[in-house]
Amino acid sequence: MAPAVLVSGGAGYIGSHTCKCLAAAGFLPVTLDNLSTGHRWAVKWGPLIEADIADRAVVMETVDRYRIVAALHFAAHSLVGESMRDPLKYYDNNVTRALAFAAALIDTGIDQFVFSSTASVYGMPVHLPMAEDHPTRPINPYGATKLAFEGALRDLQGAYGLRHVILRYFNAAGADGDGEIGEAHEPETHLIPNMVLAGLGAGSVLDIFGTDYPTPDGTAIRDYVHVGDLAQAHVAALRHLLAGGESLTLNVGTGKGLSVAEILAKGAEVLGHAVPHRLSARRVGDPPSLVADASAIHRRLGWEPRWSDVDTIIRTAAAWHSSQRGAGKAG
Ligand SMILES: NC(=O)c1ccc[n+]([C@@H]2O[C@H](COP(=O)([O-])OP(=O)(O)OC[C@H]3O[C@@H](n4cnc5c(N)ncnc54)[C@H](O)[C@@H]3O)[C@@H](O)[C@H]2O)c1
Ligand SMILES: O=c1ccn([C@@H]2O[C@H](COP(=O)(O)OP(=O)(O)O[C@H]3O[C@H](CO)[C@H](O)[C@H](O)[C@H]3O)[C@@H](O)[C@H]2O)c(=O)[nH]1
Repeated sequence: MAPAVLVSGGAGYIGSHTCKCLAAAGFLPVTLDNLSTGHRWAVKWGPLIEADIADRAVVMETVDRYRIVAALHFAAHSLVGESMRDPLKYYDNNVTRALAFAAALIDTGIDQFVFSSTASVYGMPVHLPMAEDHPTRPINPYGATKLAFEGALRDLQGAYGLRHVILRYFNAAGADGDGEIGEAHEPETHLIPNMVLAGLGAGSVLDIFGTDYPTPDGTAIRDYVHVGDLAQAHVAALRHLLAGGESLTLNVGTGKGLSVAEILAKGAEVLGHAVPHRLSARRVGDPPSLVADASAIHRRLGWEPRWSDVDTIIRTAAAWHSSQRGAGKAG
């Protein structure tokens, strides 16, 4: 029987791609999701338990029913701008509820846990690229809540032996290469899907948030990693824990930064025509540049990005959004 793993947030963008990858690797992904931003249609590779992560009885019963061996925790709120406007929503879900989830798991005897953290824990770059020992001084509540939970995990390991891998993703983008799932946030706030939607005529004109950053072309720089590569990083992290490996904190990125203007130019190339856009003010809470030093994940887990070149990212995102036009899912 395939070993079962509990995937909180498995109906979301990164969680659903990881479920596909987990199933291909011989695991049964059991999704726990309240569908606040996720989708029932995205849960295709295992059962969906529709509940909140803070529902202790459901967590305990699910672990027992499926003989769960480890948990992957994606469920969170994750928009920088929204976190500036409504920090309580972020502390409640990303810290309070996440702790209730971890407490229930610990009580069932689960001692292996993979956590979706973020490059937002670093804050303003002191130097680039950023390795895991870069100072962590988040400049928005989203990053602060993720850093708080990272700290809690280290304490939970010390007291209750909860071994964990903290994956600090840089910018997830792209879609499943087979077109089975993709990014479908409502509203969509991320650059690549917004650019693709604007290019397909299915969204509004793309806003370029900030043209006065201290970067070569004045627009903000990010490290975009394909969601399929991120999914593979989770399988590698899970295998590391199941083999008895120690707790780790690892960046997941490519080490290559691209500016918003560069993404826009690539988008025009891949789509075959210019993308309608307008220059806008900076978005509150956005740092100028985030680029990973991803050497540790290569060293510790043997992980290498395979699909994270910008062409593949934009091409798979565009294929997904084109397929959804009129299908009533994304767009
Ligand atoms: N998208 C990125 O670029 C990015 C970058 C770094 C880190 N992350 C982190 O990765 C994780 C997944 O991000 P995503 O882009 O797939 O987001 P998403 O919104 O698509 O997925 C989150 C999922 O969690 C579920 N959820 C949220 N709160 C819940 C709760 N209390 N109980 C049960 N289910 C709940 C939602 O319904 C959704 O299905 C998040 O933890 C996010 O902070 C994302
Ligand atoms: O329509 C848009 C959307 C975004 N941007 C710009 O593009 C860059 C990337 O923005 P995204 O919204 O795509 O991603 P963020 O960098 O804000 O955040 C993402 O990556 C972070 C880690 O780097 C976090 O973890 C977070 O969860 C995740 O949403 C930013 O400079 C943003 O200002 C635009 O110019 N126009």
